[in-house]
Amino acid sequence: MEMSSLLERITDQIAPLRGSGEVADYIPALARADPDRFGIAVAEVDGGVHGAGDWEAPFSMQSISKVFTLAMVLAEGDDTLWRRVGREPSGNPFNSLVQLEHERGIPRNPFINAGALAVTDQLISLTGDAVGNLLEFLRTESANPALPIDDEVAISERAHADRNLALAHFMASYGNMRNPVDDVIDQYVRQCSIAMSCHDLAEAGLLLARHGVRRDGSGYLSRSQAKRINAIMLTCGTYDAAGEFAYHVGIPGKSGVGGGILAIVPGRCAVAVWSPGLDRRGNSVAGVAALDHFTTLTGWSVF
Ligand SMILES: NC(=O)CC[C@H](N)C(=O)O
Repeated sequence: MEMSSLLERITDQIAPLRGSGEVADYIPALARADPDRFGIAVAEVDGGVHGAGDWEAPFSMQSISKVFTLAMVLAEGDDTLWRRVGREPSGNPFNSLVQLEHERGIPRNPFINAGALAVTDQLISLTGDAVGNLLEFLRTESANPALPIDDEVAISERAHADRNLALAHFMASYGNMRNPVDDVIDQYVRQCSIAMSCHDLAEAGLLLARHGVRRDGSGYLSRSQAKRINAIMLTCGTYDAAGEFAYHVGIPGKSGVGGGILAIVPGRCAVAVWSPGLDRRGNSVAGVAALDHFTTLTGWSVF
């Protein structure tokens, strides 16, 4: 089946799920998203790009940004990150505090909030303007020089950041924070507020489908680094639902509470889906279902 028809078919298949789940409301600016919306885009390593539904509509990338900040730290050749962040699935909600005390301020992995805060902290130390560099990187890789930071979302999240402030201060109390907590939170909420469409995300995600090679053909990550990021996406990218996601979808994926999910078929393509209604683990209901259909219909999987 042609890719475009396949995506249209998936859009029809998930239609009954539009509007299911709950839109994230702990960040007030996200609560206004329309839960009926759905988009899907596929960017293939040979250059083909296809989409269906609202695939050109921008939304808040939220935790999908964690994939790219991790890539940027590793691309700097800085493996010291792994002294302060683990690589195991957490089995806990993305913003949980409890595990952090048991494990003495070392977050389980870079894709839960605590781990991502440590990554952002490290990126600030390495590059100064972490979010500025991230935005430039995403603009280049998505070939969309107009990608914006949605200031309304950033301000809204900053004003309701008590949980993330608590995580960052807690890590600081264990000596696992190098920059002032307020600076790290400022950068973190801005990175989460970058607005991208499924089209933009699939294009940017090609970095991982191409084993670390950038849009212009230059090497960014080694093959092994790209493999490792994909591995962490598979095991930790959908939080305490990562097992279910691997079981049903079978490819690496990273979700965000804006309702987006970026998934990678290494060597083939990057797939981005978006629908704002979330399940109780914070993953898009229609988005997960669409990826399940996608890997079923294509037969593509890492297994
Ligand atoms: N899972 C997410 O997308 C969480 C990101 C959100 N900005 C937060 O820190 O709570």
